[in-house]
Amino acid sequence: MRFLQRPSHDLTYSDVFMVPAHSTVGSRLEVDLRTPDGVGTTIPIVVANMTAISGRRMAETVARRGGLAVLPQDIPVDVVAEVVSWVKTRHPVYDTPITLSPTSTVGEALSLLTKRAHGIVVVVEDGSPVGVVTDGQCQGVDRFTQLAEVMTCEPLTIPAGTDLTKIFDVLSGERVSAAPVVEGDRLVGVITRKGALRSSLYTPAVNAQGHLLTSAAVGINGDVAGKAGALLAAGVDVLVVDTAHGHQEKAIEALRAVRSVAGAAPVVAGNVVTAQGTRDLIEAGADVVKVGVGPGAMCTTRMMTGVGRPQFSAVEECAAEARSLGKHVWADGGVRHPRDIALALAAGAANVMVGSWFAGTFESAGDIHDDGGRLYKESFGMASARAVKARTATQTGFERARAGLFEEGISSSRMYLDPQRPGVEDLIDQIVAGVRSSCTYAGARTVDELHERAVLGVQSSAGYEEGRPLPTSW
Ligand SMILES: NC(=O)C1=CN([C@@H]2O[C@H](COP(=O)(O)OP(=O)(O)OC[C@H]3O[C@@H](n4cnc5c(N)ncnc54)[C@H](OP(=O)(O)O)[C@@H]3O)[C@@H](O)[C@H]2O)C=CC1
Ligand SMILES: Nc1nc2c(ncn2[C@@H]2O[C@H](COP(=O)(O)O)[C@@H](O)[C@H]2O)c(=O)[nH]1
Ligand SMILES: [K+]
Repeated sequence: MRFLQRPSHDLTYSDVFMVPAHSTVGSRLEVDLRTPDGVGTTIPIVVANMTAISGRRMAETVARRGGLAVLPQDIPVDVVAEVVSWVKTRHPVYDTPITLSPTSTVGEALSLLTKRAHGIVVVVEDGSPVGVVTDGQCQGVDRFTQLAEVMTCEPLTIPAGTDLTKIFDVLSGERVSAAPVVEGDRLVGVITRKGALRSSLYTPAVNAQGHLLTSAAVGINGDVAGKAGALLAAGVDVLVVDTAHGHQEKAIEALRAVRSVAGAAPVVAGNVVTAQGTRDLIEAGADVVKVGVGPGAMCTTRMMTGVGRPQFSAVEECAAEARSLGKHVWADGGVRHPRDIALALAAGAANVMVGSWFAGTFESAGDIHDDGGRLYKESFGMASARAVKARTATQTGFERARAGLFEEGISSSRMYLDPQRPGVEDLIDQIVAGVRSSCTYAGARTVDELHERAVLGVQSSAGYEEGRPLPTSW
């Protein structure tokens, strides 16, 4: 990566732009977004370990498209173990169906339909699909109506293993957006028209056993090695040592403890924003260093403390240091547009963490709310009083209240679902399309080549503004 003219001050993603360069990459489909960090992701997207965002549905859905979700440190180990074993039994191509029985009610169907983006409830009897219910069929009837009365009986089903193009054509021909997938007459999943397209574009992130990849975070307090060992025993593939100030002795000790039990599992640790912090974490055993202090959407650290660093420059400096030591960084926080991910990769990141942007999706962990027809989910920062209260649940009331005074995050925010892109896969499609395109503009076929070839400039706020689309005339 090089600058047209290197500036003397630190930069955010919005401060920079990429210049097109001569390219021999003839198609965006020639670009391979497999990440160079060795964790096994096939697209450079990691879901941040935030309680309101990263749970089982997020983990399943994102890994199926090649990314990774990190389960938060606040989730008890036995719950993480249950989630991980569940994710590992998910199908790498077909969605997990929402199932109810013919005597279940419309009210139950409506409460479950927004848990997934594919828009159908499969009505099953003895493991076989006997009907399909959509949101439309649940409207205008009493919420206690049984599904047998509203469902489409003998629905179209797709035999498992059917060619993706054929699935797309059959669903298009029948004018349905989703259908149950069966092995014999047994339900094994759901496929949508978009799902068939996506499975031809994405490669699932899987471990050596072919199971969807999982990750979980540990904090730096308590029996860190014990917790890390329990997570590995539960099948977690990637461990993340997570704390606000990663460049402190306590975090380094915790990282050493995790490294000592991690074996071949990749260990990610952070957060830092300097070359020295990166070096110290790598020397303590990190395979990947997480970079970012203060850019997060839920984060008040910079306003509270004045501490942090504009994220583009933080990533650039830390990535250069990590790469010089044969390791990598993840850019963590502050991503609001596909361009930010492309720029983080150009700066040298091997993977990019996204939190709040994914909060407003069907798959995030929170419950859905309706604000006069606009759907939203609640999100909160992991250093907010709300999160601190949950994390310190085993302490005395006095200790918990005192810890709550040290909040550095927002306790409640509304993340609206984009009606055009309500599912996390819709956002992934947008990101991957943008990043593949960035690569061809730079003449790059891989994530590493994007970093090598990118030429960047610094823009004024007017320059940034010029790049924004105009939804109405001026
Ligand atoms: N990337 C970012 O910019 C930030 C991310 N976060 C996220 O919030 C979550 C909670 O992290 P964290 O607050 O580290 O909590 P943790 O509970 O994981 O532990 C932090 C430990 O470090 C000590 N500590 C020392 N200095 C600091 C400091 N300046 N800020 C925070 N702790 C400090 C704390 O002691 P004591 O409490 O006694 O001081 C505590 O023992 C994590 O998920 C983290 O990633 C939080 C802030 C910034
Ligand atoms: N200072 C704080 N940082 C936080 C908090 N909760 C999460 N985070 C960090 O943000 C990123 C995600 O960034 P986003 O812009 O995509 O939302 C996450 O990975 C953490 O590093 C918090 O309460 N305070
Ligand atoms: K912020």
